[in-house]
Amino acid sequence: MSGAVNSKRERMTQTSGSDFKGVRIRGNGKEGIRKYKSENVERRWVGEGVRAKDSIFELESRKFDVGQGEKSRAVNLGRQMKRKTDTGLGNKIESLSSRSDLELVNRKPFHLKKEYGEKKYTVYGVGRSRRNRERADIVVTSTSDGQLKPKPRNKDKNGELLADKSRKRVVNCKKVVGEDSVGSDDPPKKRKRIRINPYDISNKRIDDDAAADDSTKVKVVEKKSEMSKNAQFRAIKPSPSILSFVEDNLLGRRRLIELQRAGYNTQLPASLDNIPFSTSSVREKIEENVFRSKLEFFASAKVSTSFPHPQLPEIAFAGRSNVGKSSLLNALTRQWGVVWTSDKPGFTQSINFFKLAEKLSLVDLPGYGFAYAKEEVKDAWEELVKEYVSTRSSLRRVCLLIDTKWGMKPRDHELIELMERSRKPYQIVLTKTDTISPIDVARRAMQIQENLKPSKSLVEPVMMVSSKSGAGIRSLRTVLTSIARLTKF
Ligand SMILES: Nc1nc2c(ncn2[C@@H]2O[C@H](COP(=O)(O)OP(=O)(O)OP(=O)(O)O)[C@@H](O)[C@H]2O)c(=O)[nH]1
Ligand SMILES: [Mg+2]
Repeated sequence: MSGAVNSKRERMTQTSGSDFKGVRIRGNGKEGIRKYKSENVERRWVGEGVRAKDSIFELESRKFDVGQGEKSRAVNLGRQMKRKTDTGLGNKIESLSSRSDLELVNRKPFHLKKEYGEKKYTVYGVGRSRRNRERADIVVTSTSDGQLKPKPRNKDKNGELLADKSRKRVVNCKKVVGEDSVGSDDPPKKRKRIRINPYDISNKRIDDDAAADDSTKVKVVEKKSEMSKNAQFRAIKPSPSILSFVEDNLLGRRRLIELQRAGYNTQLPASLDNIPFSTSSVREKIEENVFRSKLEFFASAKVSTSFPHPQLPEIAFAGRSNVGKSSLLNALTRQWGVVWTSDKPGFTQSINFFKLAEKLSLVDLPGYGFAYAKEEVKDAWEELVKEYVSTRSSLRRVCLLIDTKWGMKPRDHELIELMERSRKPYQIVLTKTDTISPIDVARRAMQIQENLKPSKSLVEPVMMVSSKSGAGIRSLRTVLTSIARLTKF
């Protein structure tokens, strides 16, 4: 009907529906008719490079011989998508579906499953589509009355056409045959799909807003706000004091070679927490005594009634789940493994009390926010933390840990409000600084410093650490040691 269509492999000729003697197919796809001179038949073909997934092809009457070569014919059927699909004995193809455009990769990809009762032949194979390989299954179901009973999957029970998923893909393909040459009822719509890069402002079309439905609008708005947040973050100019702190402590993601050049032994855990080229005696002189004491677990509480009697000044480590609270306790004391850690959020599920000699108590709190636990359990942890923070008399400081990469979240602000109300001194500690660039670490610290209004309870400055690399740990240790020294019991 409409002229010839050239593909890489074959020349396909479209013929009118009435003339066509072969299998008639209606569906989406880069389709055409192949002429086979040797057999003097025309075969419908769905071209390569088109995913015919979810497409349903209705077949008009087509007889085929069952008997010898049945299997190979079925294989052939799968391989060529809709070539010789027939066998005989009154069998008719009821439906044929495929999950891919089947450029077969295996030599013997098909198995014919024959269910005698139903006279159903199922052909399985491995096809290769442009995007991925997937199973192709082609079902040839025989009908006894010889009448074609197409059951298009894209119609619902009432015969209403459902949205055709495959259409999009077909439209997306460059070589779409314009018209349905074999008398299709609904010719494939020609729609040009324009891809818009959301991050490229110049790519925005004027009519985008008008065309977009509500849901897309919401998405666009979300993306915009996300973008603007990012842009806002990039625009932050850290103060010189923050920048020099970041540089002096080698905070942020660093290359090993850089650390080695600076004299650190990168073989050691938390290598930046070791003084370059130091001997243990030098280290002992520099380091704060209290954190060299043995870290001992002495109590755990799941309810407020099990809190131990307050004896030592306490420093609590609070923050969202997985922010690195437990790891920080280990890093501060350099006693790896005393406090258990896990990469699974919600690992610490009770308030754990540790003491450093008889000088200081470090308290590992359960996290809040996302965790692998039931909602009611998480709520209970949060209540417990709030109760501890607001009522504990021996609590001298709460280190509020914030993941440097993600910044502060609403739950963090909730806890801050609580600490403000209960007049508990708290200090912000940025964790996992090794995961982002030094400049972003500085920006995050600046952002938090600007956003938090100075108050009586907030202890400045914002600390920055990495339990993994050891960066900033020494500074935090020094800050916290003063609590032990100043506290009188
Ligand atoms: N890259 C990096 N990973 C860290 C750092 N600190 C902790 N982690 C990892 O983060 C994960 C969580 O650490 P935890 O110390 O268990 O975190 P938590 O805040 O105690 O978590 P919950 O007990 O679930 O509330 C672990 O896989 C740690 O190895 C850090 O400074 N840098
Ligand atoms: Mg923990």
